[in-house]
Amino acid sequence: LKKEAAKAAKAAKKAEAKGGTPAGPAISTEPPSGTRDFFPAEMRTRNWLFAKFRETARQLAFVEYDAPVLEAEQLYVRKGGEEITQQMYNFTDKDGKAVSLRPEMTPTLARMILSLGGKVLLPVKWFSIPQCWRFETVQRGRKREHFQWNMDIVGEASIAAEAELLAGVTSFFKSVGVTSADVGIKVNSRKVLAAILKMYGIDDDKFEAVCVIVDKLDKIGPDETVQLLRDAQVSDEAARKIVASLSLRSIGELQELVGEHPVAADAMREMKELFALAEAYGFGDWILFDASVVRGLAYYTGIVFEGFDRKGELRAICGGGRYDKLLSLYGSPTVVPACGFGFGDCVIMELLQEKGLLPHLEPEVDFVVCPFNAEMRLHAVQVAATLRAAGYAVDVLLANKRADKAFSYADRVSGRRMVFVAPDEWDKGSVRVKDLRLERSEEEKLADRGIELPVAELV
Ligand SMILES: CC(=O)Nc1cnc2ccccc2c1
Repeated sequence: LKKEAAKAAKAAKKAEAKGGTPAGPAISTEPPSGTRDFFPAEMRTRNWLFAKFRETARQLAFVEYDAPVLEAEQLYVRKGGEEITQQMYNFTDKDGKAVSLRPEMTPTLARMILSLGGKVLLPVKWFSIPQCWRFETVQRGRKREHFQWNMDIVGEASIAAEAELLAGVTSFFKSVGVTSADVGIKVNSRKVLAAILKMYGIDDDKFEAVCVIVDKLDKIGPDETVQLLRDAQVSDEAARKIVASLSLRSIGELQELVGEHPVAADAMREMKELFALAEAYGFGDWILFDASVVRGLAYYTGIVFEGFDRKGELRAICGGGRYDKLLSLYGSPTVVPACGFGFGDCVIMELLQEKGLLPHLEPEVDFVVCPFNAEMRLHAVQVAATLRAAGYAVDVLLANKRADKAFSYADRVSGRRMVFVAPDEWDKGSVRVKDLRLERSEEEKLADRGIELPVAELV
């Protein structure tokens, strides 16, 4: 009993310290594990980043779509064994429905296109910036949500579509001051893997599992990768050939390894065309062939790519590729070619921070209106309404404050000009305006009487 009492006393003391009542602790003020609050300063930065995403999408004539964060779980059930489908933030809702917070946006896009049936004119170029979720174990300490800019082209089978996507990625980077010296984009084609599997008589239905396995290469090394391929019923010789193909450094070497195979030849031709288009777009110095890039999503069928920081300190910045079979998987009566990329909001922020490319963003308040006293509030709000109707951002002091307190408030909200509404000036139809952006000392600010203006001249 004594022990229990001591424990309860300790908990009550701890709760007291946290401002809770002895009865129990105050609510936790932290967001759920693995998730983020966006306070105003962080929200300004996020809005700045998303505005850059939207500006790039606009320039490439993409249109924005959105959908519920909640989807039927079955939308993500794939046999490829990908991490993303094994970490679903899924649950059974009160109707007994198996649902999940979306771990990615591409399946939702496919569902929406399918819902339009034959009514949608292809190709479509759609983008969205959805919050995506995963139920990550707390031990791994990774985040459970992020916002991921998605750009997809549905209905175009040629490499022109992938070139447009890469144009989008590179023009976004340029728009935030990232150069091709900071970041590169590795490009590969899964058709090479498909050719090797065919060369060794490995059944197509192993393709997705093989892709998910070889995507682990740089984490688990070649031997472990060969072993995993063997476990997936791939012959030892084929497994070694697959792993060897991932370390090729040029399209020429690829030619030697698998060149004569028609599927591989197709892959080579496409990649050469992609590199020629890249030069024509002016982003040739951003992309490089890298046979080890496979990406972890099972549904990619052709070109795959990923943006990386050339210093090699960060995780992949963005990634994408062609997924020509996904709409068929969801029941499309015809094959609908598609390709797209995802661009998370976290790694890019680390990169921009490190490169000193994040802008310093302040709230924008054009006027802070300060009533001289309670009686003047009626006139002060009239002035504020006039200025707001003219499109200005106006903050009216909610409590009557002395001038020096009003100034410190105006500083805090980054006001540009202070408008004092006082009896003497008001009797003459005027107010007193002070510019707060002039570089002056505190006492100069206080001494400065500002200028007297008729209200009509303010707007
Ligand atoms: C770097 C990072 O935070 N990645 C991240 C964070 N949250 C996710 C949530 C769902 C799917 C992928 C995710 C990926």
